[in-house]
Amino acid sequence: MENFSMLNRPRRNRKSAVIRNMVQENYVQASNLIFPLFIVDGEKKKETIASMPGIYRYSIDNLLKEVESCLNIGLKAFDLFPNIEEHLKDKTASQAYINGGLYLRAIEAVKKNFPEACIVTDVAMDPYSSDGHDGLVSEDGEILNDETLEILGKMALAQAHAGADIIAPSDMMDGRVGYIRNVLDQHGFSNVSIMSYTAKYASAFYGPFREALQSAPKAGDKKTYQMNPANSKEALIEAMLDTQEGADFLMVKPALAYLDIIKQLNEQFDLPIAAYNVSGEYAMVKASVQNGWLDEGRTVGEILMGMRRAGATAILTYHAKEAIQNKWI
Ligand SMILES: NCC(=O)CCC(=O)O
Ligand SMILES: [Mg+2]
Repeated sequence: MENFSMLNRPRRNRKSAVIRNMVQENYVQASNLIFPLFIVDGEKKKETIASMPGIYRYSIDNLLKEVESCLNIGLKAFDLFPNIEEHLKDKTASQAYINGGLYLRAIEAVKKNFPEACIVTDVAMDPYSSDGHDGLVSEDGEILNDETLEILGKMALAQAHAGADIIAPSDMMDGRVGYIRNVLDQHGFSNVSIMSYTAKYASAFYGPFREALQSAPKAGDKKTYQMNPANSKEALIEAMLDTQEGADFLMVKPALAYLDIIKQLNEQFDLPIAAYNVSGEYAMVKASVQNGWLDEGRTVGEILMGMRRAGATAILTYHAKEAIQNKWI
């Protein structure tokens, strides 16, 4: 071995913590994270969700306490989702935009008490729809695109009035980003941002979320509007359209099985990319941790880092609060 010389020894850059830190390329910071929060009507409620240990449905009074405790640890962006009582659901999702609706009251309460909080709001019909679909369902079961846009526009406008900072259409109807942008601009909300669910796949990983909101489709599936997990070219078309229609962020959802999509969109488009680390991804980690099979902190840190490395700027994740609290990032 005496005359053996190896020019390249990558291990030299791993030999001490100082050097490892010096060459570290990516970081996950609290400022990258958006924390989804579930809301339920009533008072003093903090309901557990069986498939999402550590995540709750809050009544507005408790929601405010939760937001405050997040703000105190530097978690400042929230995505709100409502659990609507079954008897209030209808074909046109009217609870989404009528005066005094649960969701609008929640947005107003958070913004009034914590103007510094950044509120992302969800635009899609499913939590309020008696059909459990993101769009309007025709008599023969078709999800109607253009008729839905009008409802989405009303939802977005009501949310902007209530104080939303970022409107996030999650419905996958064609043309909705441009439609919503136009409605917002016409009503003086040109500063309200749009985070488009650009590439939202028809995924099994949304199961626990549908339990949280009790919003599963009553009939059929979402394959005529959400994307086929086998495809990546469609994601590029969606991203091009959303960019042209005025989106401020392009989101990929789910995240873990779609890191290649995050990477492609980040390389080919100049808008910031958001990744949605969805409920099923959260549930997988929690179940393993409960069985003692995975180290939660290291696992969560590595998952979030993978999304950052792939190119996500913002990460919507149910792990957000615990990750900051426990210094997993
Ligand atoms: N529009 C938001 C979602 O569908 C979230 C899905 C999840 O967390 O599984
Ligand atoms: Mg689209």
